[in-house]
Amino acid sequence: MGRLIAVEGIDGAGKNTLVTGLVEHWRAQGLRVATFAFPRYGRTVFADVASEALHGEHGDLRESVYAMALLFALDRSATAEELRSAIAGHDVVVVDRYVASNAAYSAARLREDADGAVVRWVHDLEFGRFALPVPDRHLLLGVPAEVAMARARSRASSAPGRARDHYERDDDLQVRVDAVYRALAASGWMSPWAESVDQTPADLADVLLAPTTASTE
Ligand SMILES: Nc1ncnc2c1ncn2[C@@H]1O[C@H](COP(=O)(O)OP(=O)(O)OP(=O)(O)O)[C@@H](O)[C@H]1O
Ligand SMILES: Cc1cn([C@H]2C[C@H](O)[C@@H](COP(=O)(O)O)O2)c(=O)[nH]c1=O
Repeated sequence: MGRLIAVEGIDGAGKNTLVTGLVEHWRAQGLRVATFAFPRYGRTVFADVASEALHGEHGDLRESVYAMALLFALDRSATAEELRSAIAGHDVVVVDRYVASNAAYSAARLREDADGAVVRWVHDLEFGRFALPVPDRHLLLGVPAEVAMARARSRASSAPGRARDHYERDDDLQVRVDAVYRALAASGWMSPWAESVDQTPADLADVLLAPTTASTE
């Protein structure tokens, strides 16, 4: 049974870059590693509709915090069997964004705290009703919000087709999401959280696989 590790952080924080490095590092050590990135664009209709809404389609869909969160949750629910089977067949499964993304963005959009109603709703929906696997560890990429936002802006200007979406263009939202993430990490939401600002994959690889005493809330 492998370990499930969720990498979290605001837009442009460097999650994808770090996950790529971690996977390379662990594979070089001979570990069996699987990786998933949520939303699963091009793989589930829920992810694609959410992306389209964040780029201006589907009327006022994106205005509803709960509707957007439900799409992201359904994207994961549609992937649950694949995820469970990956955990059973690998030493490590790394997810680039997971349920905590829904908790952090939804709470920030509603200006709620990490212990507010929408975080409880996300928890009950995704870990309760949808029975998604609970991560053994979370890693928060805690680079300063201004740094992450500058990276997202620069990526958008250099990569055609990677225009910033509605959330990425909202600097105030990004700062609030960052604050909710830090509160989720401080409370050990669902499992122990590690925080990284500028550690390399090699620095983090052992920390993330160290034994933990998981909590459930
Ligand atoms: N440590 C770093 N130093 C400088 N630039 C970085 C670093 N890590 C990532 N970047 C750059 O910042 C941009 C965002 O990185 P990345 O795509 O990994 O972030 P992300 O957190 O996965 O973003 P998103 O959630 O918005 O998809 C990319 O252009 C990437 O090359
Ligand atoms: C998985 C997930 C994502 N979000 C938000 C976070 C981002 O701003 C967008 C799109 O994700 P990407 O990493 O930039 O491609 O959606 C969310 O609110 N809830 C989620 O579960």
